[in-house]
Parts: sequence; structure tokens; C-alpha cells
Amino acid sequence: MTSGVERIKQGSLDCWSLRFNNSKLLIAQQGAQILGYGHEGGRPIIWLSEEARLEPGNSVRGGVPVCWPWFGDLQRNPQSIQAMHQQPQQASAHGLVRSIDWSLAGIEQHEQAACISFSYNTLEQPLAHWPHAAELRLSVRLGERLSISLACRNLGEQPLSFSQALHTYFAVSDIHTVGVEGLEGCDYIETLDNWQTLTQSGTLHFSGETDRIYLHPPAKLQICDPGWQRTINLLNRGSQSAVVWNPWIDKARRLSQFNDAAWQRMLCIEHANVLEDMVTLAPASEHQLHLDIWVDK
Ligand SMILES: O=P(O)(O)OC[C@H]1O[C@@H](O)[C@H](O)[C@@H](O)[C@@H]1O
Repeated sequence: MTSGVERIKQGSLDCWSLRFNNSKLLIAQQGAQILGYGHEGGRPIIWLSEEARLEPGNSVRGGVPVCWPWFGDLQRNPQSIQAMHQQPQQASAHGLVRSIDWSLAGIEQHEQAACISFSYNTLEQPLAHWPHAAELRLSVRLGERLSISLACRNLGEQPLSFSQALHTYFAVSDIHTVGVEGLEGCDYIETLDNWQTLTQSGTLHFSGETDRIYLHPPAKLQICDPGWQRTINLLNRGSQSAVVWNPWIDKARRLSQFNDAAWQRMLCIEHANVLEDMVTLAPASEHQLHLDIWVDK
């Protein structure tokens, strides 16, 4: 077993490269954003746009952006989350921490894994128009599986309300042929059609723009990819909502850092705490969201 962690520059971002046997992972200090994960000589598992701009202050397209302290459009969030912000009408999508530097909190290399963690403390680095005290920690363990954990602690004296997501972009051979298993029978919010609630029947396949919030999905989901003859397994704890997103043809043209044809090769499954699954933390309490990712051939 060999593991290693090395500091490197990618574009103009400070990054770390982790290795464990033939697995490799790239993570940026900015946003504590994973930028890549896969096996030596194999297909990528986590997708990064070929047009990604790796530069300070820019939300990088692909990898695993951390959306916090709100997911998506703040004005679509529950009132208690909007009330945490001083100017909710002007808030950008997906929160405030994906394009700013976090602090390196620890590195470990041992026989079973290579690990790295980053933290963000809002008392030390205040967030614009969001005057609350919280500490975030994003921990990554690269072993036989990839384990990602996002912890949030309320450092203040009032309840802390937030929504969040690990906005994971997965690489797929061809969006037309992949299927997501585990969602059958789940209710979902169809954000592209008046946010109505519908029910998933059977395996989820893709034939157009998709932007849905699945409610109470099971802990384990699978991306079955016949083209690459592999299944990506996702096992989560701490989240009761999963966003499934593919922009398809027209929206792809409007997205930044996104090749017009890239929608065919990616799929976002975002383990989240949104809508009624939002988090409210009492003072001094902590919430943890965990995601394990591994591939079966
Ligand atoms: O372009 P952004 O801000 O990274 O967002 C990308 C997508 O993120 C998804 O989580 C949303 O459901 C989509 O509606 C959104 O388009």
C-alpha cells in the first residue's frame, strides 16, 4: 500500500494531489473543491470541465463544489435561511464558500489512506452580508473508496439555519445510456415545471434537461454506465435530498466554462440538505454530511 500527498499548482490555484495505490485525487484550497478523482490509466470518475478556469475568485466548473450556507437560488430557500442574509435579493447562487480560500486543517498519510481536510471559520474570515458564527470542515479520505465529509458547527449563540450540497459532477460515457438506480418510487420536485412534486417510476434515464430535487432518497444510489461497463456507487449519511442535474443542449450553451457538447459526458448527483431537509443547528451543535464513492466493474 502506498499513499502520498503533494502540494501542486493547477492553473493559478493552490492544490493538493493525493495518491493511494492507483487512486488519485486533486483538491484545491479554494472552496476546498475536489477537482478530480479516478484511477491511474482509467476513466475519470469525477468530471472537470476542459474549459474550467482555475483562477482565484472564480467558481470552477466541475469537481465537487461545496454549496453553503444555501443551495441554489437563495430566494427559493426556506424563509429562515433567507433571513440569515442581509440582502437576500442580491445573493449569488449556491452560497458563499465555493470561490474563496479555506484553511488547510490537516494532512495524514498512512497504510489505509491519504487524507486531507480544510476548514472555514466565519469568525476569522467573515462572509459578506451573512453575519453568523460557524465553522465548516471538509475532510477527504482517499482509500479503497473516496470518502468526503462536510461538517458544520454552530459557533454562535443563536440557532443557525442553512441548506447545502456536495455538488458532485460525475464523468459518464454518454448521458443517453446511463441510468441512476435507487430513485424508483421517490417523490421529486420538478424544478423545470413549476416545482411540482412528481414520483419517479423505474430507473432514471435522461432524454432532456434535468433539474430535480429527490426527496428522501435511499442512502445508496448507483450510476450504471454500460458504455464504460462500470457502476459508480454513492453511499450517503446526513442528507435526505439529492439534486440530479444535466443541462442538456440549450442550457449547456449558456453555462460558463462549459463546452457546448460537454453535457453528454457529465451528470451531477448532489447530496444535499435542501427545502424541508435544511439544517437548523442549536448553539455548539454540529451537522455532518458524508458521501462515499467507489466503482464496481
Ligand atoms: O452554474 P452553477 O451556479 O454552478 O449552477 C449549476 C446548476 O447547479 C444545480 O445544482 C442546479 O440544480 C442547477 O439549476 C444549476 O444550473
